[in-house]
Amino acid sequence: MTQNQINQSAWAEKWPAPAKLNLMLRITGQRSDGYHLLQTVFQFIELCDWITFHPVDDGRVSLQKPIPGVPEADDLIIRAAKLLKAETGCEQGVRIEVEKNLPMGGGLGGGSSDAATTLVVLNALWGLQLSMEKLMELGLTLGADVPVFVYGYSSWAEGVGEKLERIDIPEQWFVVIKPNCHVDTKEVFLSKDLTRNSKSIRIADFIAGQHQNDCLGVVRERYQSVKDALVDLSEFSEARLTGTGACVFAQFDSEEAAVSAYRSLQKKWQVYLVKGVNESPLFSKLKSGNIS
Ligand SMILES: C[C@](O)(CO)[C@H](O)COP(=O)(O)OP(=O)(O)OC[C@H]1O[C@@H](n2ccc(N)nc2=O)[C@H](O)[C@@H]1O
Ligand SMILES: Nc1ncnc2c1ncn2[C@@H]1O[C@H](COP(=O)(O)OP(=O)(O)OP(=O)(O)O)[C@@H](O)[C@H]1O
Repeated sequence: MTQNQINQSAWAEKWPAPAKLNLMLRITGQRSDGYHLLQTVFQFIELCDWITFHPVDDGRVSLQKPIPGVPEADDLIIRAAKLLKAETGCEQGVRIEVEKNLPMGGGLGGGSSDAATTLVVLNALWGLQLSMEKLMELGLTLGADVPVFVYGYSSWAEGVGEKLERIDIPEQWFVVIKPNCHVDTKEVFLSKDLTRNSKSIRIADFIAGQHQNDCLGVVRERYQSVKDALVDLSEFSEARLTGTGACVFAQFDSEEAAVSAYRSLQKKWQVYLVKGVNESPLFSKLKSGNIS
C-alpha cells in the first residue's frame, strides 16, 4: 500500500482522543516561571472524544462545529493543527469534526488529548514525518498534559508532566463521578494553601499504595460538590481526585463490583463506568490501521 492510499482511507475515519486519570499526584516544587514540579502517574481510560479529519483545498484549518463555550481560535485542536503547519510549512488544509464526550474542566485531560490526537494523526495524514519526540515537544507548548497523550502509554511523570517513564499497571475498572462544577486548573495552582513541598517518592511507593493527590485539600474546600462526591464514592472504595478535578474516581478489582457502585451512584451523579488501559486507544488504532 502506498502512503497516499493509506492517507486516503484514514481521512474518513474517527480517531479516539482518550481521557486520562492521575492515579496519584504530588507537588514537589515550583519552577521560576510559576509552573509546578510534579510526580504523577497517568493511566488512560476507555472514554474518548472522537475526531475526524476532512481534507480541504484552500489550505485553511477549521472546525466543522465549534465546541460550545470554546472560541474556535482558542480550541486546542485548531491550535495543534496550526502549530504543525507553522513548524513544517505544510500548505494543506483540514476541516475537523469533533464528537465531544469528555467533560471539560474535569481533570480528564480532554482538551490536551484532543490536541495530541490532532498532532499525531495530522502528522501521519499530511506525511510530515515529525518524530514522536518532536510532537511531544510541540505538544508541551499547548499544555502540560499533551506529551503523555502523544507518548501513548501509561507513565510515571515528573517535571511539569513531560518527563515520562513507561509503566505497566493493572488494567482495572474505575467508576468516575463528574461533580456539577468546573475546576479551573490555573486557580488551583495559584492557591496559597496548596501543598508544594511533598517529598519525592519512587514508583515502588506508588505500587505499594501511595495514592495521595496534593490538589485534593484545596479543591475539596472550594468545591462542595467535589467534597460530596468523595464522600459518596468512598462508601464503595478509596475515592481519589484526578488532576485538579473536578472528577473523582475509585478503582475496583472486578467488573461486578464496579457495576454495582456505578448503578448505585448513577441515581444521584453524572457517572462513568470505565476500564483503565496502559496503551492509549489512539495507538491501538494506529497500530491496527497501519499508519504510524
Ligand atoms: C494537573 C494536571 O492535569 C496533571 O495531569 C496537569 O498538570 C495540568 O495540565 P494542563 O491542564 O495541560 O495545564 P496547562 O494548560 O499546561 O496549565 C494550566 C495552568 O495551570 C498551572 N500549572 C499547570 C501545570 C503545572 N505542572 N503547574 C502549573 O502551575 C499554570 O498556571 C498554567 O497556566
Ligand atoms: N478541544 C478542547 N476540548 C476541551 N476543552 C478545550 C478544548 N480546547 C480548549 N479547551 C479549553 O480548555 C479548558 C480545559 O478543558 P479540559 O477538558 O482539557 O480540562 P481538564 O480535563 O480539566 O484538563 P486537565 O486535566 O488537563 O487540567 C476548557 O475549559 C476550554 O476552555
